[in-house]
Amino acid sequence: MGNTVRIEDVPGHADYRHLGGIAGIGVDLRYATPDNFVGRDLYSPLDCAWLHRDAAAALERAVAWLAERNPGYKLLVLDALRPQRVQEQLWAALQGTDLLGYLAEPGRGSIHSFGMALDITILDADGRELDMGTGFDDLTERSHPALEGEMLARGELTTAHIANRQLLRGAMFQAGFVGINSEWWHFDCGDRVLVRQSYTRVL
Ligand SMILES: C[C@@H](N)C(=O)N[C@H](C)C(=O)O
Ligand SMILES: [Zn+2]
Repeated sequence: MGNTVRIEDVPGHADYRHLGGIAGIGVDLRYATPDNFVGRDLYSPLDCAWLHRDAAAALERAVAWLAERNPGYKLLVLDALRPQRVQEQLWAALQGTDLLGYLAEPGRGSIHSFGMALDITILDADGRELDMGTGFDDLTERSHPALEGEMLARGELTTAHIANRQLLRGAMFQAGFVGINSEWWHFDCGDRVLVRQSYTRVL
């Protein structure tokens, strides 16, 4: 599996930064609550509010970009460092469904498990999530960035939904993140092949 570190050993490790030390973001880790597709808190008692320092620096660039364009708007982190053991639980929860395509197969590894991916959205000046056309982890075609044109034509998304997603992508892409075709909320920091080859997986 390459280099590994246990999540219990992440605090105090020089390669990781706590989300609490990143100014200008909101944090609502949905897998640390029952508000996720498994329906229970998968993180407690672990503190999973961490990122690899490279992803943390990129997130700070996204924060600065958004603050300049839309003062009052704020990035809300929905998931960050997801230990391998939790990725395995998510994978198990979707067995027997046709939804496994929405998850990284645990053997290959989720980029979240390297602290190098974020699930993220935007809050408006009143602290409300911008309407992206679906919620987080809506595992349907309406969440697919690659199908936005088609969804718009079918009346499944509006131009306002797409504009909100484009704002999120604008902030994240210029900071060095890369999106995926099926989830508007998910961004990998840099090249995912390189991450799997050269970063440490958090167990
Ligand atoms: C399940 C979803 N929130 C997610 O993060 N999916 C990506 C592809 C992953 O499992 O790494
Ligand atoms: Zn994700």
